[in-house]
Amino acid sequence: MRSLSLPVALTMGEPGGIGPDITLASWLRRFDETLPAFYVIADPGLLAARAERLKLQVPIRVCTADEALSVFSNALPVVPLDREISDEPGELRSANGPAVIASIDRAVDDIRQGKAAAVVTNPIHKKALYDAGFDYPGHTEYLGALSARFGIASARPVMLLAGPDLHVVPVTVHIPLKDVPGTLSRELIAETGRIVAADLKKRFGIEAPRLALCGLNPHAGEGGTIGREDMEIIAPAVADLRAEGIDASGPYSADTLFHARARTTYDCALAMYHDQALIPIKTIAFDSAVNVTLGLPFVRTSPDHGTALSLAGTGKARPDSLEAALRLAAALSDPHSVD
Ligand SMILES: NC(=O)c1ccc[n+]([C@@H]2O[C@H](COP(=O)([O-])OP(=O)(O)OC[C@H]3O[C@@H](n4cnc5c(N)ncnc54)[C@H](O)[C@@H]3O)[C@@H](O)[C@H]2O)c1
Ligand SMILES: N[C@H](C(=O)O)[C@H](O)COP(=O)(O)O
Repeated sequence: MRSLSLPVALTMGEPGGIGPDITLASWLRRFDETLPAFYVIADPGLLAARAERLKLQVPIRVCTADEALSVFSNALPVVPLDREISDEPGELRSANGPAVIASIDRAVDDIRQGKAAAVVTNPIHKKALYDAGFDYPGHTEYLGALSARFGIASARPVMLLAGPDLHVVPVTVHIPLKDVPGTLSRELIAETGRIVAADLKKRFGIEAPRLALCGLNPHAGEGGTIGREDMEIIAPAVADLRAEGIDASGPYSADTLFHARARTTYDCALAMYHDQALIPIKTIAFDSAVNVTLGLPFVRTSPDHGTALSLAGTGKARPDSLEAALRLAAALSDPHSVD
């Protein structure tokens, strides 16, 4: 992956979470040639304090994004935020909210300015950001809004969870379960399918992506006797996608779409709500799955986990998913290397 001519920009994430921990651990694995060089946009003091608490020998080097490649092999490149962080591992401090957001903004601007190959985001704590006035459901929607800086305001971001044996997309995401039926529409499902098909082809090199759509109701509605959304919303969306030449099928009973043999029949499953997608992927690939935002004018990945506050500063947080996110960001930025 060292073939990348630019470093990956890694955001700070929630300072009280495990983002600093897994960032330090990933840098310590820097001689693994499959990992791209990266820099983290954060408060240098936060990283230094976490390294000391974890007793990790990680030299911290404050530098610019342009210097990151030359620094990476000897020290963790940190592009400093112009805001101090006060942190205690495991503690949420809403005063840190603006700095968490500023790190994301800076990473996107570095992409826009051609200083970074891709953005990888450390986990944020959504409620902490909501309490600090962040009015987006999460990174995915916020990055879509930031895409306007690229002059592509129409970017409609889609959340893909990519694991070694499963790609899955939740059509609806961070909304209460009770609101899912009313949010689902033929148009939303078809639009999501179009974006997924286009990016699986463009970014993942899958020439004719096969999309399998989950039903919403048990047994995909049992012919309309256990709910009507499957027949009246999802099936028409499948028909629309097929009419446009996209290899979509379903709606299928979701409870038999994720076992090993079923997973060989499609390239990406479209689930109707968050946990219908994330339970299977995090069950079979928690340490290797990656959150990829499709539909953006740049590459963004993230570990598939959150802030794991109880693990921050304990040495128990695993960096595997962050490292998988770094590798995939590099691979998607260098399309010739996507396997
Ligand atoms: N991409 C993101 O920024 C992202 C992703 C998921 C959750 N979150 C946020 O994180 C916060 C906590 O969410 P949650 O508790 O649902 O999920 P979580 O992933 O933080 O924790 C779930 C469980 O997995 C464990 N875990 C998580 N990451 C681990 C790692 N790297 N190594 C070892 N164990 C790990 C945790 O200890 C916990 O037991 C919420 O605010 C949520 O919104 C953010
Ligand atoms: N739903 C994702 C997960 O559970 O991993 C995560 O919250 C993604 O949210 P972002 O839009 O902040 O990446």
